[in-house]
Amino acid sequence: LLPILNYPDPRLRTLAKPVKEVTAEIKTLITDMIETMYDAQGIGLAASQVDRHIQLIVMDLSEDKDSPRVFINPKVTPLVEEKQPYEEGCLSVPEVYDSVERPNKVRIEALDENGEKIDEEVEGLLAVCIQHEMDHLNGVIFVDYLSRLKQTRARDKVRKVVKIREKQGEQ
Ligand SMILES: O=C(O)C[C@@H](Cc1ccccc1)[C@H](O)SCc1ccccc1
Ligand SMILES: [Zn+2]
Repeated sequence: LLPILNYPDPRLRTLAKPVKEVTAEIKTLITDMIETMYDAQGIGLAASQVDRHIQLIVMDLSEDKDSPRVFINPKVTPLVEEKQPYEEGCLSVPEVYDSVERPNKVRIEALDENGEKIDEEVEGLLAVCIQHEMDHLNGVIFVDYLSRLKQTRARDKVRKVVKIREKQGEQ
């Protein structure tokens, strides 16, 4: 399992670089990220969150958690002007949930783990999730869209949750 960086860790603000070649090392990272995402009960994970600053996202929105998707060097283009709210969470901001508005339909252009082209129009949770993950690759965290007060509360909450998890880990 890979350690997930917690907000407000400044490393989460690093801009991810494009992947030049899908090496064996990157394939291992993809496997490790998918395992880490499932363990953390996430439906998406960006490489930035595990302190690897390359343009790589893994996602799995399936019921049985058995169909992971890999997006390398992704480019997301909104297909509608209208934005819709969604109650977002983030594995780097544990136990904090709040409403974020995003375009509900986007185009995803990327490469998959075999270097094959992906070019899809998606909507709903998949569109929300890919935009949330793209933000991570650009050093943006969903709490950035909230009020300063909510950002302060989020920082306090993460500090508390991490302390409890560290205590549990020690027992
Ligand atoms: O990038 C992450 O931290 C994983 C995110 C992905 C996500 C955020 C907002 C909306 C959808 C997906 C989540 O922690 S995964 C946990 C989760 C699961 C279902 C719905 C919302 C959040
Ligand atoms: Zn996140």
